[in-house]
Order: sequence, then structure tokens, then C-alpha cells
Amino acid sequence: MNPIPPAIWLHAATPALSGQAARLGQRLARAGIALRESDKAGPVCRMVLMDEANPAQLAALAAQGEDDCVFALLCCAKAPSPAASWTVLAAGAADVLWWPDADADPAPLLARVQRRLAVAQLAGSDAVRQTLVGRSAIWRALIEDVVEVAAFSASSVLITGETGTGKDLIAQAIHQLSGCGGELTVLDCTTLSPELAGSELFGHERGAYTGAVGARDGAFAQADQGVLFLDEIGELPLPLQAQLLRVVQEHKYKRVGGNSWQPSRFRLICATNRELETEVAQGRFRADLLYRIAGWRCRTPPLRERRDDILPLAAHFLAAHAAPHPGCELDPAVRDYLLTRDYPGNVRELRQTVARLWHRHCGCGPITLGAVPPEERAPASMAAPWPDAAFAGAIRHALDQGMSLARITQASADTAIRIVLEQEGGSNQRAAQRLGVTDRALQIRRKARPADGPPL
Ligand SMILES: Nc1ncnc2c1ncn2[C@@H]1O[C@H](COP(=O)(O)OP(=O)(O)OP(=O)(O)O)[C@@H](O)[C@H]1O
Repeated sequence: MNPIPPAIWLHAATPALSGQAARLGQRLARAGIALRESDKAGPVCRMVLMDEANPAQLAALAAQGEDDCVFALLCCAKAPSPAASWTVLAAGAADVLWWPDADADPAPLLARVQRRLAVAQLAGSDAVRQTLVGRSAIWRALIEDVVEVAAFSASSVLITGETGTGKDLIAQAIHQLSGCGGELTVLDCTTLSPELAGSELFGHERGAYTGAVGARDGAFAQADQGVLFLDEIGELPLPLQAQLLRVVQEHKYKRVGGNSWQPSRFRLICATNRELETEVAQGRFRADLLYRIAGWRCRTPPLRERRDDILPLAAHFLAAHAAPHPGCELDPAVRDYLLTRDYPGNVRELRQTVARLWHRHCGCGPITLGAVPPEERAPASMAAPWPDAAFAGAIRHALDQGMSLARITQASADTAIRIVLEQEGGSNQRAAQRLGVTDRALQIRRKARPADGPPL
């Protein structure tokens, strides 16, 4: 990796803090770190000096934008309370540091900046962007997390998510980014039969059972010095789960029919589309195994939570088909069709949809609506019209009550926000994605509610 160029942008949340910001700038310069003169070019770490978590200073923090990493430096004599730190974090800070003295040693700050910029550089590299396609905020946040855990830790990783959301791709990326030099060994737990599972996992000695004419390595031996990916771990029968406990924790195992412990230095990645907590509660998955495999967890979002990625993904899949005909495009009506249809099979379904369009398309020029197979045309065209009679009735009722247009507009937006937040389990990020606004815009809107209004 290339050395990370200094890329720090300092901002004082209030004019009273500009002196402190200048002193910190000088301190950073003495440590060999030049500040960015412009905050526009390339990834940058923003540092916002604040002295209070009040709405004006939180807004100054939020205004730094959402594409870069923002550190909040709380320049106050007394350490901020945990509640204040959480509030600042919720306003969009990547971290909150107490910074009582502008002349303090900037080493802790610089370590964080170096890490964030290294992560941003890797996440923005061609290798990552061309494999893990997506530009939505929720996808970019996931990729940054994946890069950080893959390249800067040796933790086991549990990837959960619906079918076709990219769990397999993420596992491959973690292997590549981990730089371990060893192989990626993939074992699909749905294919393990109870009779042969021991041998598949641990290998066997010669003569261990009828038919074992020679000794054989299993997955844990093959994954030594590399990465072991246990796909569909939620399908593993309980007796096999028990057999994994020791090897996952102590990194040593016995071959079937063998007596000696064999070491294996592997990094473990597991994936499942099951909710493992529910499986544990229902007695189908061992809690002790769950805690061992979930050193770090990530969730690949379904395509409906990242609709901004539909067209970039479609272009990516089309480019793979249309390589001999570069520049092949989708007609606007086809783009609209792709944007409005449902994808229960997620990205895999989108990929197959694009393949079908490509196969039905002929000649030069853009792919047009005729390429949509007849049996797939209904969903977009049959979408219920909106606004409908029920909506008009609700508006009529509000007008009858003497509500102003401003009040009706605000109530409609607040209702939409409340419903989406409820559906998304309170996740601001996912709600913002569905509403088509930025995370920060939604946070600010939620905070700006009058004290006497219902909470959002
Ligand atoms: N972000 C992405 N960029 C490019 N291709 C993607 C992306 N996400 C998924 N895909 C493609 O979608 C298909 C399904 O992805 P993948 O096999 O990784 O999903 P999965 O979550 O492991 O599915 P399952 O649970 O069914 O095994 C693959 O062809 C993969 O290349």
C-alpha cells in the first residue's frame, strides 16, 4: 500500500474555538503533519473542535458531510459525560475524543487518522470497487467495516444476510484483504453428511473406517495459514456443531482415527442466511459456538435497502455480458423497470434479470422494453396508483379540521419517517436510505422536532 498522504481538515465549531484549532494545527505541523488547504480533493479526515454537544455545534459537525470521516474533539476542561459523547457520535462523528489541551501530544489522534485513511484508500481501490459494486451509503459503510476487520485484525467473522446479497463475495474479499498468503478453503455446510462430516472437516487416518485406504487431510488442515470459509453454518447439525467447539477456540484438532492433536492456524469466516440468535433460542444452534464464530459480525443488506445500487450493479453485470459490444446501454424505460421491480433473490436475481434482458436483446443500440420477458412485465405496470382514494380521504379530513398546507406537509413527512423508522427497527441509516435522504438530513430533522411534538 502507498504511504498515506496527510489529509486532515480542521474546523472550529464556534469562532471562540478558532484559536484552539490554530494551536492544534501548529502542534500537528510540528509532528510532521500538514493540514489540507482545501477540503475538496480526495479522502480527508475532518476534525471538528467543539466545546459542547449543543444543537448549533452538532449541526456544525453534521455539516461536514457524510463522505469523509469526522472526528469530534471535545475541547472542554471536564471530560464529556458518556451521554454527551453518544450524542456527538449519533450526530455523525466517527469517534469522540476529549481534547482539553490544544498542546497535547497528537499521537492518539494521528493513529486514528492513519487508520481511517488507510481503510478509505483500500475501500476505494479498483480491486474492491470493481468486485463489490455499490455506492449507497449503507453499502459503503459495510465495505469500510469489512476492509477494517479484514486488513487490520485477525478476528473470526460471521456474515449474515438474505440469499443473494453478496456474503460469498464478502468472504472472498476478506481473504484477499487479509494478506495471509494462504488459500481460501470453502466448505458448504449443507453438503456435509453426518457419516462423512468428520473426515471432511478433520481428515482421517488410514484404516479409520471401512474404505479409508489412505490418510486424508480435512478442511482444517487445508486451511492452515489461510482462511476457512464455512458457508451456510446455520445448517450444521447440532452434533457437528459440538465437534467444532475445540478447533475453533484452540486451533487444534484430531483426525478421525488419530490420537495426536494437529495444529492449524486458520482464520475463520462463517456465513448464514439464518438469524442465529433465533436458532439459539429455538435450540437449533449452540450458543457457545455462536460466540466463538462471531468475533466480528456484518450483515449484507437486501437489495431493497440499497436501491441506489440497482443501476450500478445492472451496468456491472451488463458490461460482463456485453464486453464484445462496449457501450451497450439500457433504455430509460428499462432502467425504470429495473428500479421499480422487486428482487426477492436480491443481487443474484438482478444479475439473472440483466442476463435475460441481454439474451433477448439483439442488434445495436440500447436494450429496450421488448427485451423484458412477457411473464416479467406485470410487476412494474401493475403497481397500484398513488396517491389513492384513501390518501385523498385523509387529506380531506385534515382540511376539514382547518389544517394549513404547511401543517399537512409536515405531518405527512413525519408520518412517513415514523413508519419507516418502525419498519427498520429504529435504524436511522436504513430509514434514510428508504426515504431517499441522507443520514444526517434525517438525524437533523428528527432532532429539530418541537419539544411538544410527538418523538420521531
Ligand atoms: N455488491 C456486489 N457486486 C457485484 N456482484 C455482486 C454483489 N453482490 C452480489 N453479487 C453477485 O450476486 C450473486 C450472489 O452473490 P453471493 O453468492 O455472494 O450471495 P450470497 O449472499 O452468498 O448468497 P447465498 O446465501 O444464496 O449463498 C453472485 O453472482 C455475486 O457475484
